[in-house]
Order: sequence, then structure tokens, then C-alpha cells
Amino acid sequence: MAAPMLRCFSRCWWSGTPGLSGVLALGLRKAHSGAQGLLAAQKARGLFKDFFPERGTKLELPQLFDRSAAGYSPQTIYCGFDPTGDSLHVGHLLALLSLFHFQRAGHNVIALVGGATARLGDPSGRTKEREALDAERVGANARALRLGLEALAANHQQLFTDGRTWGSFTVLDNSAWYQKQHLVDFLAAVGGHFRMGTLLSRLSVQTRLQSPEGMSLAEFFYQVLQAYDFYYLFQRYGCRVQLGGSDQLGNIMSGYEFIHKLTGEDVFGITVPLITNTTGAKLGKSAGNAVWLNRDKTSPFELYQFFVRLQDDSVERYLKLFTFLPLPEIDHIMQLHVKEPEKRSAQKRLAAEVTKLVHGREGLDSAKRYRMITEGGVSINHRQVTNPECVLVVGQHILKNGLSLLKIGKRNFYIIKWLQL
Ligand SMILES: Nc1ncnc2c1ncn2[C@@H]1O[C@H](COP(=O)(O)OP(=O)(O)OP(=O)(O)O)[C@@H](O)[C@H]1O
Ligand SMILES: N[C@@H](Cc1ccc(O)cc1)C(=O)O
Repeated sequence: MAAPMLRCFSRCWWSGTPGLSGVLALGLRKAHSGAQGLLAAQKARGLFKDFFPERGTKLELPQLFDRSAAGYSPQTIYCGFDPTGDSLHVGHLLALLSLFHFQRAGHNVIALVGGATARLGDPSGRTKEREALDAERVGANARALRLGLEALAANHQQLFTDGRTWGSFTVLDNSAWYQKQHLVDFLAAVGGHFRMGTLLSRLSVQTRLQSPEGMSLAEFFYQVLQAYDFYYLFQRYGCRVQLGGSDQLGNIMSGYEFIHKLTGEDVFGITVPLITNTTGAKLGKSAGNAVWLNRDKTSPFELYQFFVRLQDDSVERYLKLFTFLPLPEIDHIMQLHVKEPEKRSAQKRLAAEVTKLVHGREGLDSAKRYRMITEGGVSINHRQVTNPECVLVVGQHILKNGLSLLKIGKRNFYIIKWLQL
């Protein structure tokens, strides 16, 4: 499937598209220069870190999103997620929110599950090789990630509509195009277009080569697969933009260079800032500090609490990053918040918006019910219970008469009769 496509574009490359050194000279542009319209709006929310390359040869990135430009048409943007775990996490949510912003503006977005790439393991941002995962485990994780992505996209579609015509949200898995790929064909068709010097120069490779453990060939080859994915999606879906966390820049550059060499066309990379914890560590699987989006791993209540506990100095930034609330509304929320920060009203609004997106309205309601418990709104037998895990413990909360008295809020009283079956 892939080889014929490549042969066709190899001709374009050999017929004189710009060389690699020219490409590298294009450099990186900070996300604050030259962005217009949609890009400027996302930038104003703090969603973008860098754009790459700084200058296209025929096209500029802002042009792609400029509705008034001649020949304007909706774009396709993709971001990849490796199924090295069985759930998405809050770090992934940022890239997804950015994809959603593009979708809301009428562009088509692709969430790519890396069913093939996860087998190799991305070395970006890691000091150690990932634990190798067998095909069954990756397959199961990939199915779980796909379900998670689809659920989020459905919540987004149902609960956050804004009256505009949105673009599509598609989930693909790169194992679909690598499964049938013959190794020798692939190396012969693709391998020749990558230069070792450039691959070796990537920060992810340099960091690993200098580590005591070194780097495996599989990991080294990772960026070639990600580059080929971009090329594949460019060819099949007209995808010109790849989005990822800022640790993905090297892989995105490899894709840009590969596509530009083969086709002479301009494609672009956009990175989102990395979400870190209070000690500055990237929130994710590797650091073991992930806040999961799968409710069996992090309950809606825990997700809600994660955002309610956010420090005051981060809440405005997170409202811009993790919600679709318009900026003037966020200003208003913050004005109220600074008057009575102890109420944590900004954090609660943030928590509610994120929990609704991730777990739907039902998830948000259940998180709030639990909150009522932790905030002291529930009593059993006239004693306040604040631990959601221990609200009604069989054998412990039964009065001598076989009843329990439950009080919820100020006025709701219930009598529970226990029956021995
Ligand atoms: N904390 C984070 N902040 C912003 N983006 C993130 C964060 N964590 C992951 N991403 C982005 O989500 C996308 C998919 O990440 P992927 O699951 O494949 O790896 P990962 O979660 O970064 O892995 P790990 O946590 O094991 O290092 C990438 O673009 C990545 O940069
Ligand atoms: N390399 C990305 C995931 C990814 C996989 C395949 C791609 O084509 C793009 C991105 C990460 O580990 O975060």
C-alpha cells in the first residue's frame, strides 16, 4: 500500500525539491509572531508553544487558517497518542483541547492511536528506554484509547456545541498501515530519504546516547515511523499540520523534512506547552504522576478534586487551556475569585467544565455528589461522614433497631432499613 505512493513522490524529490540543509535553516518560530484569527485565538489562550517551520516555501501557517485568503478550504490537523497505557491522561487533554478548537472552527481533526509506534516506544523526553510491550497488550491499550477518544469527542459534540458548523473528528490507528508493510520494502522506499546526521542531531537521540543505558535501534527508528505517519496522513487526508506536546518537536521536524523532500509541499508543526506538576515534572505515565481520564483509574470525583485543588496562581491559565469558556467570561470568573479566593469558585468552575467534558453530565453530577460528602454535607446517625469510601458501612452504621439515619444537606432526612436476606 505504502510503497507505490512513495515511488510516485520519489520522482518529485529527485526532480529537484529543496535539500535538507535548506529545510533546517527554516528554524522555529515562537507561537507569538504572525498568528492570525484562529491561531491568534488559541495563542491568546496559551495553547501554543512553538510553530515549525518559521517560513514555508510556498505557504505560511496562518494562511492555512485565514478564511479570507484566496482558495481557503478547511484543513486537516492530527495528533498522535501512543497506547503505552490503557487510558488517556490530563496531559493528553491539552493536545485534545487544541484539536477540538480546530474542529470547532470547521477544520477536520484526526486523533491517531499509535498502535504500531507504541511497540517501539518514543524516546522523546525520556532518560530511560520504555518497558517493551507485547502486541496483545498494545492492542488492548489501543482499543481502550480509541474508546476514550471517542467518548471525549462525543461529550464535546453533545455538551459544548456553539451553533457553528464543526469539522469532523476521526480516530485512526497507525497499525492499520504498518501491519501489512514489508520491512525491506519500507526500508528501501523510506530509509533512503533520511540522513543519519539529522536523525542523530535530535535532542531525544542525543540525550539517550549520552545516558549510561544508551539507545536501542527500535527507539532510534521511532522518529522515522512518526515522520512516515505524517506523510501518510498528508497523502490520504491532506493533513498539513501535526500537533503535539513540546517534547514532540524533533519527531514533527522529521516529518516535515521527509514530506518536504518528497513532495516539495509545505506542512507545519504546532506544539502545546507541557503540563507539569508543582515540582515541574511533566504530568504523564513516565513520571508516574498521571491523572487519568478513564473513570476506573481516576474517578470523576478525583478528577474534579485535582482541579479544585489547583493553586490560585495557576487557575486562570488552566481555565484558558482546559475549557472553551470565552476569555471575557474567564476574566469575570477571575474578578469574582480574587475577591473571595477561599471559596475556590474559579477552581470549581474549571473542575466542572473539565469533568463534564471527560465524563459527561452524569460524571459531573456524581463528582458533585461526592463533593457534598467531603465538604461535610452528609451525616449518618447524626455523625458527619467526610470520606466518600465510608459513607454507609455495612455492620458499622446500623443502629440497634436495624435502621440507619441519613441526612443529606440541611433538610433531607432518610431512614434506611437493613434487611437480612
Ligand atoms: N503533560 C503533558 N502536557 C502536554 N502534552 C502532553 C503531556 N503528556 C503527553 N502530552 C502529549 O500528548 C501526546 C501523546 O502522548 P503519548 O501518550 O503518546 O506519550 P506520553 O503520555 O507523553 O508518554 P509518557 O507520559 O509515558 O511520557 C504527545 O503529543 C505528548 O506530547
Ligand atoms: N510520539 C508521540 C505519539 C505519536 C505517535 C505517532 C504519530 O504519528 C504521532 C505521535 C508520543 O509519544 O507522545
